[in-house]
Amino acid sequence: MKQLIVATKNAGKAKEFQTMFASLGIETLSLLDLEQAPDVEETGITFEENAKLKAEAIAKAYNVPVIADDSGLEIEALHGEPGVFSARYAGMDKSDEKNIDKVLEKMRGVADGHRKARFVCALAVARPGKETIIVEGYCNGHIGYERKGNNGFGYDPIFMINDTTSMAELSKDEKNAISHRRDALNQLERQVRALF
Ligand SMILES: O=c1nc[nH]c2c1ncn2[C@H]1C[C@H](O)[C@@H](COP(=O)(O)OP(=O)(O)OP(=O)(O)O)O1
Ligand SMILES: [Mg+2]
Repeated sequence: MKQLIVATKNAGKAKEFQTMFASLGIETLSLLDLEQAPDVEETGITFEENAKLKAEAIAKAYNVPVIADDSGLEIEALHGEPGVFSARYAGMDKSDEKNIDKVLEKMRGVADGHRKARFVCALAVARPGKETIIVEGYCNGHIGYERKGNNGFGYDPIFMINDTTSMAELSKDEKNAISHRRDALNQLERQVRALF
């Protein structure tokens, strides 16, 4: 069985990777499946730096190839916020609910047409003794005025992919077909296959 460790403690991400990699015939394990996986501090100032930090730390700890995802939301009217701080936007306790409340509050009064946003996903593949590969993927949309939909995770309920539909209203397969994570993974497919 082909197996790959995904260096994430986010259950939403882990599930999406599990599904996307299954179609490549690869089984994924996340850090939620591994006992005592180290916490890696995200000290980088870009998504790419943080993805690299996470992938390399876990590849070193287990001495196997590892893929890591650092992702987030960039809002044009907020000059790219929350950006690399997406997970800790409303504080270090990491609450999707509080993060969404903070975005909605900051976007209050911002008019239609000025609410453009994108999801960004940096993926890093670290291999013991080799150079780390890094790519970045995107998904464009805009910020809604209230929550919509119950699927997905993170900022999905306020991320509108068109005028009527939020990311959280898509099925798993629909999201995985258009997401920033898909865009990034598409760029890596050849290198990921070459791992096995
Ligand atoms: O598809 C997505 N749909 C909605 N929200 C999303 C998505 N992708 C990332 N996001 C948000 C969630 C979190 O607020 C931040 C990621 O932060 P990020 O540090 O990469 O992940 P994390 O700390 O949750 O888990 P980990 O570092 O263990 O992979 O961006
Ligand atoms: Mg994180």
